[in-house]
Amino acid sequence: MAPQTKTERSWSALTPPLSEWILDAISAMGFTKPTPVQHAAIPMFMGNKDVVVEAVTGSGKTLAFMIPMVERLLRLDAPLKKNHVGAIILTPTRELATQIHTVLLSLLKFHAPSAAVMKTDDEDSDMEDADAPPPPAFPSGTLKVVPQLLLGGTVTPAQDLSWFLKNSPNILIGTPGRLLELLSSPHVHCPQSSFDALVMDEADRLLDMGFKDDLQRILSRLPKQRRTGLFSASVSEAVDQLIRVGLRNPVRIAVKVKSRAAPKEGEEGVIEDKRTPASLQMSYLVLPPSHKIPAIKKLLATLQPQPQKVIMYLATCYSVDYFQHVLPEVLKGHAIIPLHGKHPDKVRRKNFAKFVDSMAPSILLTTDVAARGLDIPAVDLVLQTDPPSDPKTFIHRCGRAGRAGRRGLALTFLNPGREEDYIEFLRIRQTPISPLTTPELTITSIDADAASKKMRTVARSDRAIFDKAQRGFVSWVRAYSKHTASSIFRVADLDWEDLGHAWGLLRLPSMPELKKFEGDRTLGLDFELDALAYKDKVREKQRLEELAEGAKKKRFEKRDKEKDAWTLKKEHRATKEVRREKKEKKREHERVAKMDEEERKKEAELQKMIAQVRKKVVEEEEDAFEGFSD
Ligand SMILES: Nc1ncnc2c1ncn2[C@@H]1O[C@H](COP(=O)(O)OP(=O)(O)OP(=O)(O)O)[C@@H](O)[C@H]1O
Repeated sequence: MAPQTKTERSWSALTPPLSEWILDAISAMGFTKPTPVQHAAIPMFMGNKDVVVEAVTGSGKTLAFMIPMVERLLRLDAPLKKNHVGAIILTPTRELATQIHTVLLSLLKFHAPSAAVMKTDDEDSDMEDADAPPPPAFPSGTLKVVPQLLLGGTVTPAQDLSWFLKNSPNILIGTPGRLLELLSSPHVHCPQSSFDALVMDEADRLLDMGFKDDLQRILSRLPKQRRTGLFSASVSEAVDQLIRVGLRNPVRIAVKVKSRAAPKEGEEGVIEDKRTPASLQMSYLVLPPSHKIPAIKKLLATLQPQPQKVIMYLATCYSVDYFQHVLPEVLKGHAIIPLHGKHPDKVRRKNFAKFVDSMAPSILLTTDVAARGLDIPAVDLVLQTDPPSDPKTFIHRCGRAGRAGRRGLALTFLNPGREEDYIEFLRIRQTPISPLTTPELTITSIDADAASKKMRTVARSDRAIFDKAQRGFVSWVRAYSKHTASSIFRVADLDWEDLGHAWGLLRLPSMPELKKFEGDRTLGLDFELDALAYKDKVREKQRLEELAEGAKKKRFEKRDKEKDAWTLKKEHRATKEVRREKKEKKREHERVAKMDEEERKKEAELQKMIAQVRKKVVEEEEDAFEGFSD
């Protein structure tokens, strides 16, 4: 596509022209002109084109697919048949699906027939509005858009189906698992005559292995002749996978940012493509692990204006579970709000809403579950204590700040040494980051010790936090070992003792990765683990019982061991005795046998002698007889 200049962009100049009510809606939202991605993608997706759209985070991709989808459904000759679906929007997370659903509802408020359906649905679920005037009636056959949000964890699949059958929605928005459940019902129809478009938001994430099976099953339930739109800030990473989604000759739309690279000495900086928004400052700090949290503390205190909404990314859910307890001690002044994928759905929704609605300075302490798509305009700072395992995620994490032209800072921490190669690694991926120079942060070992001490004090106050620290640390090491850029992030290079201090650990956990570690596992602390109690009384009682039980068991084991030794000795003696007896018996037997032999010989000799004597006597007798007969 020919590059467009800013002055050429206007909503009314888009072709085909947008409906009046859409123009009213976007004007009411305060969007005076389309963003470059909207300008390029809306006409294409309104036509019969499949599109693959890559544009930086916060550049307005949601409306770029939503406006064409809605426009097309409202331009049909007649409404879809009951229980027929016209369009599907797939997203990788519940939060993102919810956000897209909210954007769609706010758009549809301007479309009277669709708004009337939404109103009726509201009244069904909230009887307090019984006095409100009834929504205007529209003649049957009026085209309208009825969306349904499908998320795991909120309502049951049966409830989803029941809502579907009652309201016959024509746009479904959801995460793959729950969407598949609904599509698997024989009552839900997506025939070629009805189904128009599939949009995959954060498409490269949806094409990851984790979603592969569900995605394949969803696609098998959709007609092959359809329009498909893939949207993401990093969709080009998944280009090899596009064939799997059955795109037909897609139009590729890439909206990049031109920026002047940092000039080398004596040179003028060259203009280069960037995959991150111009309004987002992408910076890094190289610090040893134990200096990172003190640096965050100083940064939050020094940055002007003070950051109000901060997102801090950690590698694992268990790390969040731990740091949510210790960070409030160190980063006073900001409320810490945890959010991760292992939270029950209720907690996940409550905490997310708490962060979005918070009027006080707050930090969303989270994992990559909140890396993509979330549009919280007030986020002005993103912190990454470590880069993400998957480099694709890097720009998405950073892109939670500096959205839609607002200023934002994304700061990434790197360990000294090999991790510094990550800077060049990112530059090659058109994601340049530069050292943070303002504000200038000087961190000393005194700051690091103070932070460790504060975290340890919290861990010493409750054994549950000690447990979380150990589990969190182990999970972090596992995540570190799984970095895609494995030549940069090597477990073998980690400074274990410094990491122990950085985490405020009371000791280094036993783990295979530490097998060859010859340093100080106690981290120089005088700490008696058995004396560390749970704050929770029931749990502590149980622990003490188990401890006593354990001691008893140990005693028994010792006694059994001693007993065993004695029994063994006895058995040994008995065996010896048996053997000795056997030997004696054998000897006796041989002796008797020998005796018998001698007896037999003697007997035989005797018999022989008797026979000889007898013969002699007979001979003598004969002689006598002869003499007598004469
Ligand atoms: N034409 C416009 N003019 C000004 N702001 C707009 C316009 N279109 C959308 N926005 C706003 O820009 C912000 C970012 O939009 P959106 O969430 O769609 O970005 P995105 O490109 O999908 O980002 P990500 O890649 O992070 O998902 C939103 O707050 C939205 O209201």
